Amino acid sequence: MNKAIKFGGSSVANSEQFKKVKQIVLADPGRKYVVTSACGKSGQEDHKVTDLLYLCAAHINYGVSYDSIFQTIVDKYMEIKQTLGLTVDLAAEFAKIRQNLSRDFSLDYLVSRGEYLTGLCLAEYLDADFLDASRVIRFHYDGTVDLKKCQELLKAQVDPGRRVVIPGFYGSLPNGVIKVMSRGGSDITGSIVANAFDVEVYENWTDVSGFYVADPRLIKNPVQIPRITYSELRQMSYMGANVLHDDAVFPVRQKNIPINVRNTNHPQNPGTMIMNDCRDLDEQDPPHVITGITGKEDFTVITMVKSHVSAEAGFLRKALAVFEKFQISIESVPVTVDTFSIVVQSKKIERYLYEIVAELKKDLHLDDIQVESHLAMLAVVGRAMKQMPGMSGKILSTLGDQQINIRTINQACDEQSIVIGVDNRDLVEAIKAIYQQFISEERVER
Ligand SMILES: Nc1ncnc2c1ncn2[C@@H]1O[C@H](COP(=O)(O)OP(=O)(O)O)[C@@H](O)[C@H]1O
Ligand SMILES: N[C@@H](CC(=O)OP(=O)(O)O)C(=O)O
Repeated sequence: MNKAIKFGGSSVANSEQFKKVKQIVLADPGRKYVVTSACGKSGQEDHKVTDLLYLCAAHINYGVSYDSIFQTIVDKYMEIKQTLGLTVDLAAEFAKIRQNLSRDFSLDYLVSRGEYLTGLCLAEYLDADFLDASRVIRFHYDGTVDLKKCQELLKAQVDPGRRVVIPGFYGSLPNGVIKVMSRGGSDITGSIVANAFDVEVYENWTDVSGFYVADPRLIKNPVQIPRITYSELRQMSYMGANVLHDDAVFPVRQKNIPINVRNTNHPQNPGTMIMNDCRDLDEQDPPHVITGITGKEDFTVITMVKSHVSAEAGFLRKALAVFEKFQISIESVPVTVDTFSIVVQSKKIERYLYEIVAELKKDLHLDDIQVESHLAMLAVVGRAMKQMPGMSGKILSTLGDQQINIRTINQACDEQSIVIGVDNRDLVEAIKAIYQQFISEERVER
């Protein structure tokens, strides 16, 4: 059975990583549809090619020379070409990029070149066909993926008898203009390719052995999660577990294709399986009550105070209309009898905050309005939590024991996640406290 297989930037950071990729790909003839990110960081001091390309763009915009940054990128690819003995004409490719930039500068074109160049090198190294993503990954003009068109183009342009390498992260608009996805978007490209070819599994290779209960940069040697549902994954990725882009779920979910997150540096580790329904496997091997603990900083809460607000029909609609007018999406809406809060990402609201507060005051005849910034949202996710009465109480008292002030609480009716607002400065301590209480101690007891 065939597989779609995506390598993240960490997996193609240099020639040594390319060698590991080749071993992985050749170990299984089913690994036919290969998607690659741009070269990532080789070490702490190194930089991702995509970051360097964005930096070049900033220099161009300010009219400052970008030569030295561009040269760093050239050197990275030349190291790969020379060490692996490739013949791809990179000098010509770099000359073309420079020429295009001098004629008509397009940010999306420039930052997509990392994936394009990595794809060219990897295709030659794997003796595979190279298929430029601009020919097969199609967006609507509103920026959303045109999945039907991608299926059609991919099926028409991939030779079924050959292995193919497709660069991730970018595609094109109907008029052919290159467009990139949001950061981390190669995961979405891999998922689109998996969907188009109805593969058995979508393997996503990175530098960790799957999803861990918490970010390994915060918790030393966190427990690895053997399996997780699509919906848990969405919540964890959206709330900061950036192993996989949160939108990568949709194309594979449509065809019920599992995602297997694997470690390029430890290919023998089975990684994490992400699937629609884990119930059968959970019966044989019950999961931890908590699947994952994650969090994101920099939210703003706007709290509107008005007596009997919860009894006033239409209040919510009027408040939300103000946010809609400014095109601000909302994260959550905690309500009490006399207050009503709206949580949004600070970066989305900062430009319009004063206008929004003024309009809310005017339209809703409030008793008071309070704005709190610098809030972090901590998400505790777990499909097994609903079988555990009192979980939210235990989580809150764990935070209380650590003197962590709780600013908002939100629990969806499916009881799969509890989202708690804390001060930005308390986020890491909060994650550590919950991990210690529910994972480290549970592990000792098991
Ligand atoms: N819960 C988590 N489990 C595993 N990794 C996590 C988690 N939260 C954050 N990460 C981070 O995600 C990183 C992998 O994603 P990313 O840097 O995008 O890799 P790639 O370049 O391979 O696409 C890991 O190195 C890790 O630091
Ligand atoms: N290179 C792009 C797209 C991507 O998906 O990268 P990675 O797989 O390394 O997260 C970025 O840095 O955003």
